Amino acid sequence: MGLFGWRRRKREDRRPEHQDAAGDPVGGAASQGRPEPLSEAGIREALKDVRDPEIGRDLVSLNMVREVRIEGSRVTVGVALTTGGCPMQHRITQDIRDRLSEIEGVEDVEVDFGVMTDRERQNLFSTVHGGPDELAPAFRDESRTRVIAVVSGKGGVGKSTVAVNLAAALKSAGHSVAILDADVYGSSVPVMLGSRERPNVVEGVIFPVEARGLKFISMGNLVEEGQAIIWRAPIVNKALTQLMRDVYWDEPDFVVVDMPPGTGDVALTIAQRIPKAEALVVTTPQADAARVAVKAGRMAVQAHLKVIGVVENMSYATCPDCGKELQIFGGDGGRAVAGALEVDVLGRIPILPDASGEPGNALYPEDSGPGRAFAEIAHRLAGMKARRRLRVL
Ligand SMILES: Nc1ncnc2c1ncn2[C@@H]1O[C@H](COP(=O)(O)OP(=O)(O)OP(=O)(O)O)[C@@H](O)[C@H]1O
Repeated sequence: MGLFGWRRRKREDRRPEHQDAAGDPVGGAASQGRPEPLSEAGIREALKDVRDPEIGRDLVSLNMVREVRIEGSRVTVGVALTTGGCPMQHRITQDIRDRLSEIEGVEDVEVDFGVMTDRERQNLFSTVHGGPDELAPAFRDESRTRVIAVVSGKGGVGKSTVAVNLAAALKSAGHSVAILDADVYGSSVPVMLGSRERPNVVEGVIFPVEARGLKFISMGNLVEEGQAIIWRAPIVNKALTQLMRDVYWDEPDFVVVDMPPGTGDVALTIAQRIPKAEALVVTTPQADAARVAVKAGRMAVQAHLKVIGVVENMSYATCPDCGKELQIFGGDGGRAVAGALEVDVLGRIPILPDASGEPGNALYPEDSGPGRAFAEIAHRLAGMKARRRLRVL
């Protein structure tokens, strides 16, 4: 019996029906301009285009493709999953079907699932994730991933709104992105993206949840809904350290971190653990918000993070009749903060309530005022040189 319960057929039996014993097409199909016969090597090559949705790498290099069987125009692929109840089975099946049906001669695709042994699973995760005491690969200095910590002084200025919309804009611009919601006490990313799904945890590795095309992890996905988090600082730091170490992000182009407001412990923990992180400061136009945003920016500098710019949120509303900017909140907070921190204002986001118009979706449409502003910020940010620096001890 094969790994997945089917009888392993002899090599000759696995030949496509239209091949002879030498493997040549029966009747000289190739010489008559007919399609090349299907081959196991060809199918495996095509399967290199199919990725495990959680790990983000192809099924072949992860050693998940265990059998390829060809019977005429019918192809059966045996896939070893990391866990029996893997929630990604449906998507993997669909992706395999979509890819293989592009091959001439394939009419029917079957996917048989099996499960890796404990040893295979451990090997897989130590290969993709590194040792247990390390930071997740994306956060290490040598990784190409840029970590953008979105900070604000005051709560309620739209820091989380900026974090998720910036991530979405970076994704639309073709970058791979993930979000770490480090706002432990007031996590709002799951609400903004409309998913409190529990993450899949395998061998101690936590796989981010995906919603609206964005991968993210948040305390909101790890604790019961409505449960208030009343943790003392050491516990919070422990939880955060776990999120920085045990979540499997792969190595996306960007990880956007939604930081808690203010200048507290969490920000210091992130700064110490991920010295390559770059801080993006969010403020509103009002003077009091700007004053504390400067404090948050200075704290980031003190913690040796590089401040890359300022986003002024809720800058203005657009008059529906004349299209002019209405300075509802007055002030010039963005420019004041940027001046104090000696960086640029990377963008000004207009006021537009009801981001998408649907509950559980705080992403602004790309053709809205905020959507365009976020696209511009993403463009400017992606054009900046990635930070490479040594850890300050
Ligand atoms: N540009 C905008 N136009 C209109 N409403 C906005 C805008 N930006 C944010 N909001 C709204 O303001 C409120 C606060 O936003 P958000 O939760 O992003 O702020 P925050 O700074 O992350 O808050 P907290 O400190 O609670 O984490 C939300 O209801 C959000 O929908």
